[in-house]
Amino acid sequence: MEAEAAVDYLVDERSKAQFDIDAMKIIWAGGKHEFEVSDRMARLVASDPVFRKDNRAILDRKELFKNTLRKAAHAWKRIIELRLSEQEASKLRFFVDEPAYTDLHWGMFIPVIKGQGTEEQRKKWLPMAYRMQIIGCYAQTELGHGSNVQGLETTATFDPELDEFVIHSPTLTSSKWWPGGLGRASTHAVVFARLITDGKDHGINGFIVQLRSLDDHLPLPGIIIGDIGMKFGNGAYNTMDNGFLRFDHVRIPRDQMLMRVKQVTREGKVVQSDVPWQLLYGTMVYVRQTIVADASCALSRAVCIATRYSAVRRQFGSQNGHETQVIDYRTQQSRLFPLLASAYAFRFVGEWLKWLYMDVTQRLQARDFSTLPEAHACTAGLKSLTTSVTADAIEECRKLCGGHGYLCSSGLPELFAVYVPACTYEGDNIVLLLQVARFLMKTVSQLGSGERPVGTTTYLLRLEHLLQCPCDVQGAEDWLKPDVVVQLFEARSARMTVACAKSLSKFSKPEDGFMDLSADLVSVATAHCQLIVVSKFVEKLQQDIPGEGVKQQLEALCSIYALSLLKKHLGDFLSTSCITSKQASLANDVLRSLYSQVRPNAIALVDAFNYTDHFLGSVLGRYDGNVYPKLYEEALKDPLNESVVPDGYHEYLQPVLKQRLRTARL
Ligand SMILES: CCCCCCCCCCCCCCCCCCCC(=O)SCCNC(=O)CCNC(=O)[C@H](O)C(C)(C)COP(=O)(O)OP(=O)(O)OC[C@H]1O[C@@H](n2cnc3c(N)ncnc32)[C@H](O)[C@@H]1OP(=O)(O)O
Ligand SMILES: Cc1cc2nc3c(=O)[nH]c(=O)nc-3n(C[C@H](O)[C@H](O)[C@H](O)COP(=O)(O)OP(=O)(O)OC[C@H]3O[C@@H](n4cnc5c(N)ncnc54)[C@H](O)[C@@H]3O)c2cc1C
Repeated sequence: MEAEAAVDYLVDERSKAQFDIDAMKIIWAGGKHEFEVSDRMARLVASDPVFRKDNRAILDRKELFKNTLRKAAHAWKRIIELRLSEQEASKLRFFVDEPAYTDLHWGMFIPVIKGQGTEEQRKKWLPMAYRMQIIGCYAQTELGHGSNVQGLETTATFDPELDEFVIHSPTLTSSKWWPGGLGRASTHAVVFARLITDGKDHGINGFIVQLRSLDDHLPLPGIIIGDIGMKFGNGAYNTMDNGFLRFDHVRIPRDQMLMRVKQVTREGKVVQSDVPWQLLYGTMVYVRQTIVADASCALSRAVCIATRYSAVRRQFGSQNGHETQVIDYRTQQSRLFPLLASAYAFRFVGEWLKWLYMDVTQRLQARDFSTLPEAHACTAGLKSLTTSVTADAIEECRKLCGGHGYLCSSGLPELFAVYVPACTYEGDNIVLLLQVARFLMKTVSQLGSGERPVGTTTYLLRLEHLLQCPCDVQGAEDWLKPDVVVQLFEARSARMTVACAKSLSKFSKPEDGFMDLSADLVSVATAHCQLIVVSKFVEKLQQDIPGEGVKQQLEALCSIYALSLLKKHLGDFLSTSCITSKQASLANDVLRSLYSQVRPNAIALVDAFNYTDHFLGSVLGRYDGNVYPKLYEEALKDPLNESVVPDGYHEYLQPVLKQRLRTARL
């Protein structure tokens, strides 16, 4: 009975949608072709028993890791058998939904050789890597230094006699520590080390180093290597073999130094090429961009679970003879719908960032380096903003699902555990925001010198206007005007930037100012990044959006995204006099009415993500809403329920119970 009622809730919900859901699916996927590929790969993975993942939380580490190796090998086999394109293979990996050494091989090892190798090096190493005849990882971080890349201690000392580099770990803290895929799987690594020639330190560079034998996988002489141990959560990121690595005077040929940025000649002379040295950090820029694109996936997944469950779950009150669906509580809406809006916002900003990255890559090939600083600031800032919001949002979605959200079968604990390191890897989020702040301070300080801000900082050209313009909101409906909202976010960011720049100028040493004001600088960078997300959402809506009602839904979500940020950061907007308290109160009224507008469409808006039940991995987020019987089913699968009387009863429970009996008789 209850099961049928639960199914009915979602059927009814779906019938209320006021837009063309198929058209929305295509917008979400990024095009018809992308939708078709994604849909096909999702089904392929869901129907293949090797890719089952419901047992991850109960496997021990060794079984878990072996299972990941099995899945990765099976994925590779299917990719070859089905002759999948790069796009299809990458979607397949996405739906397999299990961090593995292959992520680092394809996501960092290959890109670092592509980006920092010479033509000759690319020709030598990439074909082997593409065929997976070698498996590589990205070994940068050490026990003692992660954020401070210039502080790395591993040395690569040139030996001109033998035309080789000697790779060495001089201290405990110079051990490589964290690289994914290093612990067990990789045969090779790109190792970042200090380049030393003729006793002189030339800073950091990448070197291709073989770690394990290609015959028996044993570590090569001088290589001490292993896994760094269990990480947060069961299952989760423990499918990945993050590793440690020490070198004891390991020799590699000179041509295994990646030489696009710096070269070492046969005589040991260091030659700096004419590309900016920051290209050494280029692989991180690439991966940060992919992490932004991925944030909307993790966020939408959590939101899909919480939204469907909120429509199924009833608690208190009365609606047509039933208790109230928890999604109808205003508090639930005010927590859930901004997250739904953020998922769409991050999707569009991720698309735009992909374009920006492609643009900067093409320019670099044509030796135009002018947009590199902006690309660095955008990838760093948006990586930070989107991962922090997503990690917090997954936890909020867990709470939105009440007690059942805490069960592993809700899918949310594992999603949180697997996602949360994204706030740290590929650059700690605070460290990255400080990079954005540095870029903004530099941009503002150069305004007077004729240097024109580009791309996302163009608004700073209108600084004079933004510093004093009043907010154009007279009535509530004005809050729905995109140009009013964008200008408001520009004004807030410009005013905070200038205030910080003024405070900085009071310090005789800029580094002291940066230290003292770092918390404010982080707020400035956040305001700037939020402006980027709002404006990219608005720009998306200026494009042709086909499908009945689709544009209206997206407009509502865009307004929810912007106005919920305004509400959250009201202190910023009021203290910079960007808005009045009356305008703030009108914004709050508008938000409430936008929630009412989204409410009947909520289920369809999450259906548009087109996630299979296999991918969601959540009893609470099931497409059919059949939550309660399935919760029982999952509970009964737990190994604790395998026997009626638990293991340990005779040793530990029975004696206690008996003893209590005797005590009671006394
Ligand atoms: C089966 C088959 C399947 C096939 C499909 C598979 C698909 C796979 C896809 C998977 C995707 C990948 C998933 C990966 C998972 C993630 C794993 C995580 C990996 C890592 O964590 S790797 C290690 C990352 N480490 C960091 O991020 C370190 C952070 N620190 C830094 O970046 C720097 O040290 C920092 C903080 C920038 C400071 O550096 P420093 O040199 O001290 O620089 P300054 O602050 O002094 O700045 C100098 C100058 O340079 C500019 N700058 C800094 N960084 C960059 C940059 N990246 N690009 C361009 N410019 C940069 C900076 O702005 C300054 O400029 P000025 O003009 O002001 O001088
Ligand atoms: C799951 C996972 C996978 C990883 N995979 C890889 C990999 O494949 N390859 C690889 O090379 N590395 C990898 N890493 C390492 C990762 O890149 C680093 O951990 C990350 O860059 C953060 O550096 P850290 O650990 O040195 O943090 P720290 O810099 O020590 O951070 C500690 C604290 O100090 C603060 N802090 C640091 N510097 C500043 C500053 N200047 N101003 C203000 N606050 C500051 C930070 O905000 C943070 O709160 C991985 C890490 C994880 C967790």
